[in-house]
Amino acid sequence: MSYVDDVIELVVKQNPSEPEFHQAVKEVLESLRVVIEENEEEFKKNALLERLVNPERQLKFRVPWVDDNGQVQVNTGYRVQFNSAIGPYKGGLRFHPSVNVGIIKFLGFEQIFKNSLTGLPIGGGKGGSDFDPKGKSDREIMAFCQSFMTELCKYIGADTDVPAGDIGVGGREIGFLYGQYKRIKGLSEGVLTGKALSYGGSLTRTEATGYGLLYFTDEMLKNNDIDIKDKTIVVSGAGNVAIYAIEKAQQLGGKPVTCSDSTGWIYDPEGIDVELLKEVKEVKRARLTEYARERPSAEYHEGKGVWSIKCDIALPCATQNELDLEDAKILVENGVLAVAEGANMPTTIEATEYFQANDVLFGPGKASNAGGVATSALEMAQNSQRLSWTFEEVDSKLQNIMQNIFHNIDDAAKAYGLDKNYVAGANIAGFEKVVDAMNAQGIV
Ligand SMILES: NC(=O)C1=CN([C@@H]2O[C@H](COP(=O)(O)OP(=O)(O)OC[C@H]3O[C@@H](n4cnc5c(N)ncnc54)[C@H](OP(=O)(O)O)[C@@H]3O)[C@@H](O)[C@H]2O)C=CC1
Ligand SMILES: O=C(O)CCC(=O)C(=O)O
Repeated sequence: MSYVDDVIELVVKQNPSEPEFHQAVKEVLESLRVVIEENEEEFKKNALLERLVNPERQLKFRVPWVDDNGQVQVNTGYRVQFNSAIGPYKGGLRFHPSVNVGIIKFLGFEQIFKNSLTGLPIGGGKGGSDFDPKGKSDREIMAFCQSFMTELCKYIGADTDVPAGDIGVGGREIGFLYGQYKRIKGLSEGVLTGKALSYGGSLTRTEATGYGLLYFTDEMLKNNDIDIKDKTIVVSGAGNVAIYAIEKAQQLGGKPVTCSDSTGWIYDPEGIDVELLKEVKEVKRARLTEYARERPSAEYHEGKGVWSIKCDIALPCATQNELDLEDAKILVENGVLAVAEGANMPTTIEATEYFQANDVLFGPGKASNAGGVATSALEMAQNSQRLSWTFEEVDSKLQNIMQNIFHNIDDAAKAYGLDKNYVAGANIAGFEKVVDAMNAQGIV
């Protein structure tokens, strides 16, 4: 067996019952074979891969809080500080009932390479809790966030670990978390990103992941002689990433016609009304049935189904493994030209391979959704300088970063004779910088 196979086997053995973590490691290491095999003995001697797949630190803690009926509730909190070779751990917090240590580890592992691809000095980490913010009052959300931060604040800081939002964690939650950090530590520092503008947030951070996804997609399409204008776009999700992906897609002349949430999905052949979607999801925190009630052209369907709509471009922006082989077959049959991931690992390995085998351009999340964390790093830079840059300044840096990411991964793929394999390109380009930093810092 090769070194790569040995390490994949080790990860499965040492991390039982963590299928998403196994999947993320397998996807990365499989495409690194070409790099590892060039210098296998050296990598092996330094146990480089064993160090890469083992988090530097993994925290698990109790989060007790009191609900509106006076009942004490207990959730579990996590922070996985995966790799700090390039800079302070950086990555979001996810609050969702499905959260467990394997999910946080897969997200933290992906984050290492994504953050490396941004070209900015940020290491990889991720955290969260099995707490479900849905249906909770603002007071309950605050009580949970304060308890979560009371423990987490011991392990984070502007130069050590800088969390941000992810599923279930938006501006409201970041505000409560930041307030509690400041209260305990007495520090007004850039310890979290995704803050509101009134206390150190960055313009464009709200839009960054969705806008960045479209800047990347547009660059990938242009480099393959495809114009995004008038293309039909199918989007899943109806949260932060999906909303701003839809908005930027429209600004670039594309036509997004779907969105989805955890109970159903919308097909709106006239094109999604993004202002209405913001009102329903960001302001009212309501279901998509509310969108359909207000919009005569929209159809609402229960369950899952956006991938059945004929389209040119597909943008999965909800959650992991939401696009499987069956979905990929339907998309290919319907003539899809490109898929770019807004979510983290939304496409299964089998579906990704099917797209690639059928010449569908495929932008992997660690490259295509890196705009969010890149803009978080820009927020950190502004916090350190005690400055606020304009929307145009941040947006133009974001656009540059996303275009550079596309060209770097394209070049990395070509260097190994894997032209247009952007999955391999992203893993290789992300890995090379991390390895360089790890080697320079000795055996740590
Ligand atoms: N926010 C960011 O900056 C970044 C986010 N990402 C990734 O993008 C994805 C979306 O995150 P974000 O938009 O921030 O999160 P949000 O919480 O804002 O939105 C998530 C959306 O996906 C839906 N969803 C969540 N879980 C499921 C599920 N199990 N089945 C079906 N639908 C589901 C939600 O439905 P409902 O409304 O019913 O809850 C919601 O519409 C995640 O994979 C995240 O890791 C990646 C890079 C950066
Ligand atoms: O902005 C950040 O630090 C978090 C972004 C994130 O969680 C992600 O890229 O998946």
